[in-house]
Amino acid sequence: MALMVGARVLARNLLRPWSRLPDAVPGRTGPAAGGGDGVRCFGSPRVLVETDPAKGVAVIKLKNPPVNSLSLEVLTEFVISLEKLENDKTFRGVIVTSDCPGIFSAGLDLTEMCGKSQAHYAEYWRAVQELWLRLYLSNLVVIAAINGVSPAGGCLISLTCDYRVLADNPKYSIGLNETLLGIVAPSWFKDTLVNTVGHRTAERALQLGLLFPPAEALRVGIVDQVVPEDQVHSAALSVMARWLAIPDHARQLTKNLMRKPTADRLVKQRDADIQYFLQFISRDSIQKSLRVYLDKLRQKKG
Ligand SMILES: CC/C=C\CC/C=C/CC(=O)SCCNC(=O)CCNC(=O)[C@H](O)C(C)(C)COP(=O)(O)OP(=O)(O)OC[C@H]1O[C@@H](n2cnc3c(N)ncnc32)[C@H](O)[C@@H]1OP(=O)(O)O
Repeated sequence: MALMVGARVLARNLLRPWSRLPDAVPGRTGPAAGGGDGVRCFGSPRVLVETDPAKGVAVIKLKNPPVNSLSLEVLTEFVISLEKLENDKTFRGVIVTSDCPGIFSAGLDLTEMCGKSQAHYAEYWRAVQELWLRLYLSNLVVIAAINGVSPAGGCLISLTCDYRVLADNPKYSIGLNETLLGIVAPSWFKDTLVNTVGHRTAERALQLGLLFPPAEALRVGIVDQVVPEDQVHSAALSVMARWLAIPDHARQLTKNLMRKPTADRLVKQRDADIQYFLQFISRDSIQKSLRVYLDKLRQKKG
């Protein structure tokens, strides 16, 4: 059953033709990608894609309220949208951002990892791997416009990008906080962080589950730029222009040179990584930690 969900999402989206606003995403109009008339949109309800063919740039906006958790559907739709952009030679760059105010992404969807079947966990983990691989090795220039808090899986998405712009708001912390939940960031999450901030900073951040506020995030290099909140998108567009000034083939080969060894480590042992995840997540103690954490989040309001 669980295996069919991804396939259903895939089929529904592959059949969806490129289309123009407001038909594709009812209720959304205007030059959201900053390109005026040329802006075209496609995507799915949870992963909006606004494209500016004249500039060769697209914006992927995550829209899975309330917290942009990365459910199986979001992961699947994200991969499909990315693949469409990769396959269309019009596009050379993509900005990844959020449509949920104040939240870039709350990370992996904890409800997908709690109280579900082994088959579901396996399908979910494969989808997490797939998104990471696609983003990490994308031929496009990928820039994160981080306009909200970005823990764990949200941070991972940012780390796969070529450049990170974070909005300057003390609430918008970013980091791999898995240990705070009583779980462990997998080796490829760890590798992505080490490749960004270096071994010592990564070791300390991972063990303590640190979530860095903007100034600290910039200091340790987990983000590349911190800008006033209303300038995140324009700053990302400026950075994009600089990266797009480099010839694609040279930049892509260099990116591949830097990243492929890390990606290959996962590719070579994808099934083993899934088995490890299954064993880990199915432990009673881990399920209990996740339930306690989810309950705490839910009770916060009450
Ligand atoms: C071998 C490897 C094994 C395992 C590796 C597994 C790796 C996991 C990586 C991850 O990404 S785990 C997820 C880590 N995420 C977090 O720790 C973030 C948790 N969320 C928050 O801290 C807060 O929700 C927020 C700061 C993002 C937003 O705060 P606020 O605006 O106050 O919203 P609420 O806290 O009230 O949340 C609203 C609603 O959303 C639910 N929710 C929050 N986060 C998640 C999540 N990650 N997955 C699923 N659901 C989430 C929360 O429970 C609330 O639900 P209600 O039913 O009460 O509405």
